[in-house]
Amino acid sequence: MAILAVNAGSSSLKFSLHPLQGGQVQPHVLSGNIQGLEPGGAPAMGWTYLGKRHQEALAVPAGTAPFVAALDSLRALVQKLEAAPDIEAVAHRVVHGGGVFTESVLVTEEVLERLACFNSLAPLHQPHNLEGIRRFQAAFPQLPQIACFDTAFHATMPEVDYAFALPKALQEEGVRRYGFHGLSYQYIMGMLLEHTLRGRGRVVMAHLGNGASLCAALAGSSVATTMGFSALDGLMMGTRSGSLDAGVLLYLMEQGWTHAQMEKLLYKQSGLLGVSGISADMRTLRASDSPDAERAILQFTHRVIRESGALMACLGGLDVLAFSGGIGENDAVLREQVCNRLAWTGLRIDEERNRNADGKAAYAIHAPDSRVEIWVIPTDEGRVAAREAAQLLQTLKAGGQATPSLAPASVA
Ligand SMILES: Nc1ncnc2c1ncn2[C@@H]1O[C@H](COP(=O)(O)OP(=O)(O)O)[C@@H](O)[C@H]1O
Ligand SMILES: CC(=O)OP(=O)(O)O
Ligand SMILES: [Mg+2]
Repeated sequence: MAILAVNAGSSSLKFSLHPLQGGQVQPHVLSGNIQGLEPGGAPAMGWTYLGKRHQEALAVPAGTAPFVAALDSLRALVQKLEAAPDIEAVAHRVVHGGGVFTESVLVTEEVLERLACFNSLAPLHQPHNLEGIRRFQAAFPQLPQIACFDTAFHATMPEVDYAFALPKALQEEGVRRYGFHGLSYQYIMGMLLEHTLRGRGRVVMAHLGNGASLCAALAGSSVATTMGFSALDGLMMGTRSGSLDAGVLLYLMEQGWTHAQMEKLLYKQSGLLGVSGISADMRTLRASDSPDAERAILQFTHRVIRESGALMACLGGLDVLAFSGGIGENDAVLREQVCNRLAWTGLRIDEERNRNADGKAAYAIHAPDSRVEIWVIPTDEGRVAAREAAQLLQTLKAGGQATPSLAPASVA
């Protein structure tokens, strides 16, 4: 038996198949990615099954959205794999669980309806996440579909960190910080706890991918994070602005910008892409000799340094700094620049180890005399989702409840 983990994002669909042995989730036997699903993109599907790599262009029939074609191709792929273990459940990464879902749940129609209330809070993610669940429900009606939330890891944040300085009524309506990338942080935290005793101390984790955020953890639990009510807050990202003075939005509204224009600006036209005017992709910017590319990278790096300082202040110091996500795992220059600027904390990077980190396994990159440990941890959101699903299946088999009773809907 196995769990299929699906991460249906805005421009890509990631998937992995994890066999179960004695109820325990094993490393994936199939993993892949369908990229280029954004408007104007060139959809292509790549996957590795039992160690063999496959790549093919994705046929998108006329009148079909690329994302829908991608889900159909994935469904066809898992149905035709030779000697694949039977799928027992599908685990879906769902970005927003609001204040309602603080643990993974078995999806029901009621759950889906409630999750759709958060579509406008994460427009790049949530509608795709839910579409993924609906497609898999239709394709495999006999399989449990399990939703695993990016927000859940941050349910331990204290109110002083999750509350905005707004009137109380708004907070009661659900306007508060939730935080995201929780499946990734759960995985990184698990790896740190396995690899170093310091993992139980004051930890800052940096998930730097297309979306980017930082999380401060104490004794393994989230106490602060840079993302907020939506996945727009905090660090600068590939196409998202990150933190922005709310006065800018008031100004734009006064200038007649519509909601749709502002949403497009903040989610799709800002960040590395907006500042450089060249690309949202860090590799492209690194390869460019344009001063605008350099400016965008400088700004991205600066924001990581600035926000790390804020989280360290919340923690009262630092024992471990961990880098993850496509940029955190692969960009040695960024890691070196961030660490050198944080040297005042007593943190010392080992330049050779930093260059040698290949993003394939957890790897320490601090110098022997560093007062803070520095790790590169390749994240695995799919593995965490699969583990969550396996645990929920066991609860179900033991006659437990897998879906919370839902109070009437409010905003969150
Ligand atoms: N070798 C590399 N050097 C610098 N950046 C990299 C490298 N490999 C990947 N990246 C960057 O990682 C980002 C994508 O991160 P990833 O975690 O895969 O994204 P997603 O949020 O879609 O999961 C892109 O900006 C990409 O350029
Ligand atoms: C929440 C979020 O930003 O996710 P991603 O990094 O997958 O875009
Ligand atoms: Mg990601």
